[in-house]
Amino acid sequence: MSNQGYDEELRDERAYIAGLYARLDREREQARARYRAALGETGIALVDRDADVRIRAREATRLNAVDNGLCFGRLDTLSGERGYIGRIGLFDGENDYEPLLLDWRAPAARPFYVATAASPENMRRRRQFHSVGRRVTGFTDEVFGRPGAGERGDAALLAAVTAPRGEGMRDIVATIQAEQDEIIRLGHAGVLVVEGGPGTGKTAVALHRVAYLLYTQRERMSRTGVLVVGPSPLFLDHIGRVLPSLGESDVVFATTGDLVPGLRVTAEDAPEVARLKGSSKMVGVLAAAVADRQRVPDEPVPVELADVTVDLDRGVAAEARLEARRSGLPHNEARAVFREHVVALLAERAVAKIGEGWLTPADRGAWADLRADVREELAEHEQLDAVLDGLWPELTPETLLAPLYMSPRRLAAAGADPALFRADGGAWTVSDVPLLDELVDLLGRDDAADRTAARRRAAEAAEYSAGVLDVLKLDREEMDEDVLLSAENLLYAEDLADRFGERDTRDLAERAAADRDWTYGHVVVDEAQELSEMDWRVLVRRCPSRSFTIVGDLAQRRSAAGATSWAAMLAPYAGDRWQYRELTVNYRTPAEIMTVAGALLARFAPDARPPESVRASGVRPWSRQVADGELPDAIADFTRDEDGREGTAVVIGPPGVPGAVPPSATKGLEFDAVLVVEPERILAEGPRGAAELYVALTRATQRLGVLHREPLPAVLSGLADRYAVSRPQE
Ligand SMILES: Nc1ncnc2c1ncn2[C@@H]1O[C@H](COP(=O)(O)OP(=O)(O)OP(=O)(O)O)[C@@H](O)[C@H]1O
Repeated sequence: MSNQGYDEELRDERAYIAGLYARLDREREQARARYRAALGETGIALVDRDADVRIRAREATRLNAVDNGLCFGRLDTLSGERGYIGRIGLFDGENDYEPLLLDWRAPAARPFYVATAASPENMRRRRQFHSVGRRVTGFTDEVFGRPGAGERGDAALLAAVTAPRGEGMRDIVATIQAEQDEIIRLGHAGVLVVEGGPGTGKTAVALHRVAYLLYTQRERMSRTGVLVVGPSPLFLDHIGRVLPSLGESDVVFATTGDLVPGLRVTAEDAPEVARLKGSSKMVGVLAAAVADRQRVPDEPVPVELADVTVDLDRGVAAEARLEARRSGLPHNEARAVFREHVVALLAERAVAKIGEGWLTPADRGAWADLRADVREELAEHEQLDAVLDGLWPELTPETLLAPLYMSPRRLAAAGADPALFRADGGAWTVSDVPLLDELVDLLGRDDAADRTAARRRAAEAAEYSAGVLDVLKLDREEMDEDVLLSAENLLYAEDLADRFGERDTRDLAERAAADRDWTYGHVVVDEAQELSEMDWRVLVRRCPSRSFTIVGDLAQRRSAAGATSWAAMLAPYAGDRWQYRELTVNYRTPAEIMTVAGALLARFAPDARPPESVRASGVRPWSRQVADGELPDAIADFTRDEDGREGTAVVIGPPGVPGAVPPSATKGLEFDAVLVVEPERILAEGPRGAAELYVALTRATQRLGVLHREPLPAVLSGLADRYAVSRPQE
């Protein structure tokens, strides 16, 4: 295309895309009007109006989130038709069937991602727009079937992967690659495992798959929602903004530690303890620990009735316990069976004693009356109640697990490893969460749990009401003063709290996150290699339909309780009915850095293949040896250097290094510049030290430096000496 031809086309494209923005603005205006109307609505139940307000607010947010690069591509078919591809679909106002812009998830948009010279899918040309905000700055074309064409014209991809990273992850809708697109749109409804080395876009692909499922299965997903599980709050924050920008909000983000609502994790387990707690052997331990709380008395306990005293002895308790266990009910529900049998057995003893001497077997009616009287007396017997509470106590997961940890005797009785002992039973760790969740099912409901739930609901109701008022305040600038006033008058907090009890109008994500018994339509598990057998049991309970997208990399595993094989981890739930896909191209780490990380990988995981970097940066990663006292200054040098550059930076090091975060805290994250401090100590820290160092080295999108005090570990010999290379990008 000549320059002049290009300029003309660019003008035309700008005009078309300006038309799209005009259409978007009209839709926004309409959405805002609907929102205002919903706020001011009268004559319908307030509760319906709340729901309406929420839907309208969401609609407005969705339209706001697509402003940057609304339209990023164009596809021309062989027969000359054009389709513009964008973050959402837009239709001609007059004619609803005439798409002005195709949603990237629509089937018709698929060739945009997968057409290649070898398989052009009836396409003649793919055009990619480059834009800054609303301004189209240029475009690149690939024309299929032309000699010499063939590779994807990946100017857009290279620009995207080279750009400095800002806060949080961005969507990749404009540059999804064919191997990624295949996974995003995969029709498989069951368990899908996506494995790939660092930076291969596993997280990006999983999130785009969620957006795709929400688009194609809107009805089902908007009833059930999607759960996204990630390794840390920092990570969830990093990825949290990707989905809204894709236009979705029926999604709950959680770490495995968040999966029991209301529980706070305050402590950390040693790796060995985490391994023990993560093993599915704990299911047996917990069942035994519950059984251990179902006791028989050591000595007979006398139970005084009005006319006679009977003994609750081992025999009575053991028989009642057997019956209660045989009922197959969870502990708290089986308690009623236990009680019933104790009462029946004691009543027989009492009746026999009382009737002895003056009633004969023929006095049937008198026996029956006596039995009824005694049973009634036993049923309301406070002393018996107290004894039964001791023998078969009502338990919550917390009141079972905390005393178990604190008692070597109880641990031994449950067949648990003595290493599980801890002095503060209630100092919960993330590895306790799946155990507590398991116990909810083993123990069943009890009054105390119901009371706690009621209290929680009341607290949530108040919080929810306050939240609605906050939303109103936030939107103040956008609202007419009179509308705002009437809305505030109508939506005062107590009123909202009252109505909350009648009908729940919270967002799906809010309701789901607060409800331990919620079942999701789909679950995404990121960094899935870290999850233990016990964690998987929780997740399967949350998604009985077993619709999972699982992404991870066994080589990056840190947790001693994590997966060493997907097949072994998934066998109990999916047998061999799960699909596996691999991603092989690294979009994050430049080739120079990946070479160094790859050498390390070859040492600790010789069977794993390092991903291939999509680009080289021309900057060699460096190392520098520092004397003991020099470390803080050397770190400060790096930070100062990076402060002057665009993008993000991090210092990663073992505990105790000032200003450094441990490798585990950077899981799944990325930074433009990474300084790894004392790799020799990271390597030496535990059996997974090499995997931790591998994670640390592969966080960089542009620059990597390493500071060491001991001699540089041989496996990092690919690094250039800091002073032998020019300072990066100088
Ligand atoms: N098709 C693409 N176009 C543009 N950028 C991409 C593409 N695929 C991935 N990326 C970018 O590559 C980086 C790495 O992606 P992501 O974090 O999803 O990788 P990952 O496989 O989850 O990595 P890790 O295993 O290290 O956590 C991100 O910045 C992501 O936006």
